[in-house]
Order: sequence, then C-alpha cells, then structure tokens
Amino acid sequence: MGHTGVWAMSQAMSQAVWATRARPSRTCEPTRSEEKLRDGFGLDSFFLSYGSVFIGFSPPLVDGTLSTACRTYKGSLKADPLIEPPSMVVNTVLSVMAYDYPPEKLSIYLSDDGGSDLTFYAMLEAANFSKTWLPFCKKFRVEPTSPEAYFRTASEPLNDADNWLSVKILIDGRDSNAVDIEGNPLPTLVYLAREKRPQHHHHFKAGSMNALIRVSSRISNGPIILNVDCDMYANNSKAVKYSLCLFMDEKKGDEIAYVQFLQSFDNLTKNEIYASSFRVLQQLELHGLDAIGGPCYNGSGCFHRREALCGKKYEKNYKVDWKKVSDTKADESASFLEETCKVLASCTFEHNTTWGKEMGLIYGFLVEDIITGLNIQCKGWKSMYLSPERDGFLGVAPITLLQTLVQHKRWMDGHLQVFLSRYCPLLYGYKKIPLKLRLAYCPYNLWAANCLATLYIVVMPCLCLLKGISLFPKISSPWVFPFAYVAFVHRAYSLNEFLWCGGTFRGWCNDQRMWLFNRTSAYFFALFETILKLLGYSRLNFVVTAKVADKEALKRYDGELIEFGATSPMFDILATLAMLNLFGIFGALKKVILDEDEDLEVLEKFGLQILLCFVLVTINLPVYQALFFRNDNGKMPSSVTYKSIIFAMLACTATMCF
Ligand SMILES: O=c1ccn([C@@H]2O[C@H](COP(=O)(O)OP(=O)(O)O[C@H]3O[C@H](CO)[C@@H](O)[C@H](O)[C@H]3O)[C@@H](O)[C@H]2O)c(=O)[nH]1
Ligand SMILES: [Mn+2]
Repeated sequence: MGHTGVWAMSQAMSQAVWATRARPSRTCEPTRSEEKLRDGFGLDSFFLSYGSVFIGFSPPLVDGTLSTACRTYKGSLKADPLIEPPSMVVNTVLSVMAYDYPPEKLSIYLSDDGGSDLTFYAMLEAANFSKTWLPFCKKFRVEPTSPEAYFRTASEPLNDADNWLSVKILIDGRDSNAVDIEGNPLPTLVYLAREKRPQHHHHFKAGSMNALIRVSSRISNGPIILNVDCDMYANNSKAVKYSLCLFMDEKKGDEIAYVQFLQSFDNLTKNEIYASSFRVLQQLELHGLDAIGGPCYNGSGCFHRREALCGKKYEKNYKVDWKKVSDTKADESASFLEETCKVLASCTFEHNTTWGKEMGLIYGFLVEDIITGLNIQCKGWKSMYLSPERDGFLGVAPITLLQTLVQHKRWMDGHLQVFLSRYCPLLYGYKKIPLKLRLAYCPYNLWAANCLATLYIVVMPCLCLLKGISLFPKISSPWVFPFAYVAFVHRAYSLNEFLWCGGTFRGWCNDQRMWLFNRTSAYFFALFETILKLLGYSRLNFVVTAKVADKEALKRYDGELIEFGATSPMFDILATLAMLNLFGIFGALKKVILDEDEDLEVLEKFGLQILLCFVLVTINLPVYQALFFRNDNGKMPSSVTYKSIIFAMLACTATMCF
C-alpha cells in the first residue's frame, strides 16, 4: 500500500478509536439537589480582553504583539478599527454578572491586556448598567444574559478620555450601597490592566490570567475560577450550578481540577463555511477524552479549582470543606485593596517566582490552555467535560478565511511545540496519566506534522500525472480495491460522524475543504515556524484573533462566500496548489484526447491519479472562482492570481524538463 493508503488508514483508525471511546453526551441535570447550592460560595470569574485600541494611535502600553495583530488583520479592518470591541467585552461581563447565583458570592475580574482606557470606561458603564440589567434578567428570566445577544442592537459609542488606572474595584460587593434599583446586592466587579513594559515579557493570555489569579486572591479569593474569553458570553445562567455540582460531588468531586464546557459559536452559518464549529471534535472526541481521564482545557468556558490552577498536587485524601472556604473576602477598604493589588499586577512581580512554571498558567507555549490542562492532569487531578442541552457559552468564530488560517496556525504551532518540548504527553505523562490519555493528546499535537502527507498527496500525483509516471495500480488490477476501500470507507465514516453530530452534508463538504486548506497552508507554516523556533530563529508570538470584519465582508460571510481579499503567503500556496491540479486535469485531458488510439490505456494507467486530481479540483472550485470570476472585495487579489499561475507553470515545466 502506498503512502496514501497508510496515512488514510491511520486517520480512519484514530477516528474509530474515538468512536468506541465516546459516550452519549452527559445530561446536565444536577447530580445534587439544587437546594443545597442555594447559598453558594465565592466564585471568581475571569475575562480576558486584549484591549480595544484604535489602530493608528499608539498608546504607550501597547507593545509589539498588538501591532502585529493589527498589521495582520489590516485587510479586514478597513471599516472597524477595533479587534476586540469594548462592547463585546462588556456584554461578556454582563452576561456573567447576571448568573443565577447569589451575587454577593460572585466576583468578576476583567483583564485588559491592551491597557486601554476605552475598555476601562466601557467597564464603568457596564458597572452602572448592571444595576438595571441584573434585576431585569432576574425578573424576566432573560436568556442569554448578554445584552447584545439578547437585544441584538448596536451599543453607543463611548467618549474617550486620558485617564488610565491599573486596578479598580468598580463595584464592591461588600458595600451595602452596591445594590441594584430593587435593592438586591450586586456582584463585585473589578477592572485590571496589568503593567506591561517592553523589557519584560508579558506572556500573552497566560500572563494576564496569572495576574488575575493573584489580584483576585487578594480581593475575594473564590475557590472556583471561571475563565471566559472576551469573545464568548454566558448563554446558560445555570452553568455555575452545573459545574459546582460536579466539584461538590460527594464521591468524586474532590479530585476534579477543572470542568470544561463545550464551546459553541453564535455566528456560524448553516453550512459552516470555515468549519469552525469543531462539531466532531467537541461532540465526540472530547467526550472520548472525558472517558479516559478528562478533557483538555480549552481556554474558555472552563471552571477551575483555584488550588489546582495554582499548582497544588492532588493528594489521595484531599477533601474540601466547602463551608469553610465560602467566606474569605478581605476586610480592607476598596482603595487600600486597589493599592496593594497594583504590586501583584506589576510586570516585575513574577521575577524569581514559580509563576508560569509551577503556578498558574504555564508560559512559553502558544496553547497555554492545553499545556496547563495537561500539567494539572499530570499532578493527579481529573477533569470533566460538560455539554448541557442549552449551550453554556457562545462565542465568535472567525469570519474570514485568513482569520481562520491564522488561528489554526497558532494552535497547531502551539500543539507541535508541546509535543517537541519536555511536556510531550507521551513522556511527561508517563506514570502520571493513563496511556490512553497520553495517546489521545498526540493526534492534536501532531496535526501540524500532518501537512507533509497532505502536501505530498496534493502535489506528487498531479506532477507525476503530467510527467507520465503512474503511482497507483491499474484500474483493472485487483490492487485498486484496497485504495478504493480505504478512501471510500474513511470518508463515508467521516461524513456519517459529521451528520450524526448534527451537521449538514454541505457543511461536511466545507469541512473537507477547510481540512485541505488548513493542512496545506496554516499547518505547513506552523510546522515551519515551530522548527524555526526550535532552532532559535523565531520568537513566540500570539497573534490575537480578530473579532470583527467590515460590513461587506460580513454580508459575504452570511452568504457563505469564502473571503480571500488579502495578500498572504498562505493564499499564494492555496492558489498555486489549486492551479497545479487544474493543469494536471488539462494535461490528462490532453493525453486522453490527443492520443486517440491510446485513450483507454491512459485511463487504465492513470485512472486513480486523474480521479484524485479531479477531486482536488472540485474541492478547489471556490478558489478558481475567487481567482478569476469574482468582482467583490473578497476575491483573490490579482497579485496572488499572477503568482499562482507563474508558480504552477514553473512547477510543471520543471517536472517536464527533469
Ligand atoms: O496577550 C494576550 C493575548 C490574548 N489575550 C486574550 O486571550 C483570549 C484568547 O485570544 P483569541 O485571540 O481570541 O484566541 P482564540 O484563537 O480564540 O483562542 C483559543 O486558543 C487560545 C490558545 O491558542 C486560548 O488561549 C483561547 O482561550 C482559545 O479560545 C482573548 O480573550 C484575548 O483577549 C490576552 O489577554 N492577552
Ligand atoms: Mn477567541
């Protein structure tokens, strides 16, 4: 069997393993009666935003990372100059403030990693607005509790002024005046913009999470921490109680370090043009992980046990007395707390400490969530996966192809980096987590490496077809059967799985296209960059996923038209490969038509190769459309068109000559 077969087979097998592991989704009926939870105990929720800084202005606190992000996304930011708009952050915060949970036990922290005054004032507004919003939610049992999602109306622009603060307790839950218009207490609300300086690495999201862990421990010290990214909002106000039921479970609760919720997105189109729902991964594979030790930590929509997140090892007889932990709020004045917290959020605080190594989220990886989750599991803790009927959290999936590819590149870069580091699950997890779980991490870790096999399959059969080298058995040979079987069964399996998880047939086709696009461009660059990093030629760079696009692009997104519209080396690759396979088909046609007497012989010899080229061309149809037939701003830039034609011709000529 050729490379193709072996590779397809291994893929099919890994999926089959998943299927046997998977079990029906856990229903979320609380395992313990809700009454016991009525009083609740302290709960801290963290929000992360990278700030909303106008491009063009250069605020002193923004460092290279953000400007890189802005540059990368310039193409899609023509109309709206913000990548994480404050209105989005505010909605996320409000959605959680309105949880169906005793507000006096709830503390909410926002990390503003852009250090932007705009976000700060937006938070002030949010604090004010919450006084009316919370009673409203309660009275009318509003769901979702994010005002934006609830009303779907635009928010008012905010005046900006120049006043920057690092830690500010906007609502002090201990204050008896902090009440809504009906006199009910409000949750504590804290704004944090940690200190950042060019000489000190800020460690991206992991750094801001760790700053939040410290600051919150000083103010409210909730034993459970909820982490939500600013591009998600709470969609099920029972989520806190659901997860607490797991943590407080009398038998198994004490060994759980984190409860990860399934992540859903509220801006997906019917057929998920960029395959961003991760349907099968979330509905099948993560449940599979749940059965063999626990799901990975996915960065958002996750409840953590503070102690475990802070590096505590699980000990056999570890038992939490929930009554004791419930009331540990500081009794100093708010302004005093603000002052003392500034030290905790300063950029030098972590020097000579184990923060980022043994405590808090782990530094040095682009998938800080995965590595932190793995590390926690390796300390003896279990994790749990929850997918309630009503989604716990809803987020924003990328709306352009480039945003999607850039996000995938970061993830896969991070994953491969984990595999090649001392944290490689196979070795690091030895004797700490089950072999099954160690193996289960590997397919994700090695996704980037998968690009080589994919590139081979896209380039070689086509070039060999042009050159007249036959790679597969003749059509009439019985050896065609294993190829056909593997290819067919593997795809049929994948389709079935996709439909089973609630997808549409066209959604599956789009998924297949994105599979190809990601593996030939994003994963290839991820592999390349990981190697450069290993050799010391490249530095870690967290490119924040842009969360907005201009109106026109949004319209095209809703119409499920793929958005190219920018120059990127990734598009050069995609277009070149598409052209190459088109040439392959032309070459094959020429052979069949011109060599009249031989035509059957050509089909006999190259049948499978021609078929493969044909499938690739079909998958790439939207690329040809974007290269040659579209007029909107989302079409492929003409420079990419020229480049792809030239590169593909060069490749063909070179093959013919040598
Ligand atoms: O220096 C930084 C960079 C990012 N963020 C925040 O981190 C979150 C995630 O960033 P985003 O650009 O939205 O990344 P995604 O691609 O959506 O992130 C997914 O993958 C990341 C790991 O690559 C995880 O950290 C995320 O939780 C997970 O949602 C956002 O709230 C950002 O505001 C910071 O606070 N500081
Ligand atoms: Mn995100």
